[in-house]
Amino acid sequence: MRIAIASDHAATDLKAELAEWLIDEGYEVADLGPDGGESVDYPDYGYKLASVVADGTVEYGVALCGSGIGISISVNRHPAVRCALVSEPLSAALAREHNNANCIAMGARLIGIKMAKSCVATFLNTEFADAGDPSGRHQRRVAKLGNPPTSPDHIETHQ
Ligand SMILES: O=C(CO)[C@H](O)[C@H](O)[C@H](O)COP(=O)(O)O
Repeated sequence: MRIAIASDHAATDLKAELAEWLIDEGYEVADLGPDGGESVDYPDYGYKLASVVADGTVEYGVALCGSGIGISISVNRHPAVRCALVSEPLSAALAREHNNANCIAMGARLIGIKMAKSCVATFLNTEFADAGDPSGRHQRRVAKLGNPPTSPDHIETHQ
């Protein structure tokens, strides 16, 4: 499975550790940078990551910055990418099960390598729950994420 990983300057060490670990785990990893420790802007790397997830070059993306907030916001600007900012494994699992997230974001200044690995491993090993969901509710909601309404008054209810 192909994974892309990107960060800003605040998360280059975590990025390097996660990339090395993912390769050891058998994944094909594209490290989109940055390589050095100079200050960069998270949207540049977030947009780069979103584009390779959206065009299918990789199956999943890992996005890192100091808090995970800035890069997750930028990745989520792409309508085909669903990036979940997480700090523990249950959220990582739910991001796949309910949201079919194709990108995970974490904050290098907030969590350590052990927790980051646990979140990524859980994320990569959890399936979207659509097949086991006869109501189709998860698929319906995920489809709406890629197709925002033109009117904010469009509200549906379901039994
Ligand atoms: O987006 C963020 C905050 O919401 C990230 O934590 C960034 O990595 C952070 O803003 C970078 O801050 P710095 O002072 O430029 O290192």
